[in-house]
Amino acid sequence: MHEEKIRVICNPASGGGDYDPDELKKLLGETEVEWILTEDEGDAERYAREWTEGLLVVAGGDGTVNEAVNGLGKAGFPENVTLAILPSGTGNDLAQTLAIPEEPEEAIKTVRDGRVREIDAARVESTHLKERYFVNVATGGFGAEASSMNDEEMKSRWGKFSYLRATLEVARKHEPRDALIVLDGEEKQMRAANVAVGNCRYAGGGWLAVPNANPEDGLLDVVVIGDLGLKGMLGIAPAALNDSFNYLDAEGVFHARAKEVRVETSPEGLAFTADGEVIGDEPVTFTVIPGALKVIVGADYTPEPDTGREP
Ligand SMILES: Nc1ncnc2c1ncn2[C@@H]1O[C@H](COP(=O)(O)OP(=O)(O)OP(=O)(O)O)[C@@H](O)[C@H]1O
Repeated sequence: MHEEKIRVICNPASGGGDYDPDELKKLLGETEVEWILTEDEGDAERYAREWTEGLLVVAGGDGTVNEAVNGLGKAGFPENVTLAILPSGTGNDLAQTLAIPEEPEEAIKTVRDGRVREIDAARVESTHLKERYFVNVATGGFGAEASSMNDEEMKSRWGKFSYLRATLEVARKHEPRDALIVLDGEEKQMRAANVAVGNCRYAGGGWLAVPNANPEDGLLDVVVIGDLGLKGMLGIAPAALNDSFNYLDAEGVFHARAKEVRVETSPEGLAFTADGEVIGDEPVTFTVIPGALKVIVGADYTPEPDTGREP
């Protein structure tokens, strides 16, 4: 078992409150577990940033995990820190790629088993954002608008289906943009209804947005959904609910990999979110940081996607 210090950051608002501190301490078999409950936005980032050594367990949803990743990123991703996730949000998209079960006892077991991998992280930069990180997926376009629209009230009323509902609602009215996508310096001009930049594979509450992403390959995967129209959109819609439906080969869908991805759109910017959190609609650059984050993964984790399609 772990012989290191453990800090648990728990967001009671995202469901982390279901974890009983005493029970968790017992299950982790530790005498020294520091237990912190977040009270507001920014707490998880602050408590992660000051943690320079040992296991950092985050009990929360993707928003809380993203805050913790930003805290670690701003501290330079300390090499003696390992992140563990107890998924207790609505979407838990990152946990899905990392194969961490949602069931609390199973999730705690993965922490106890301690399979550590080094995954890539990504840095986001725009005129207003100087230092921002994500490890899962950034989306711009209808995916991001759907995430922003899907507020806490909708999440509590509709659960996981709130994401699908919001996506269909937004996709109906969304106007594609002219996009300049720059992949390691190479410019591509295209129409874009949605741009996903992924280190991991799931976004928007279980949608396989970036089917072929590999968190350990030192690259970001870019998937652009073009101006498909309603018929084209309906053609790729099964991907929202069915993991084995890989839509990268569909007409009007562009896929590439790069270390650095810049996105500029006109006449208006695409509103982007990273790990579900709003980052704005300015021209934006995403840069991979290979192997930056030590993270505990589940028993079924494989870095390569299993989608029945050649990478
Ligand atoms: N004690 C608290 N009470 C209310 N809100 C909090 C508290 N602590 C943190 N928060 C805020 O809760 C928000 C939601 O957290 P999180 O994203 O983890 O859960 P979720 O939205 O249910 O899950 P997901 O992002 O996976 O759908 C975060 O934006 C965070 O700032």
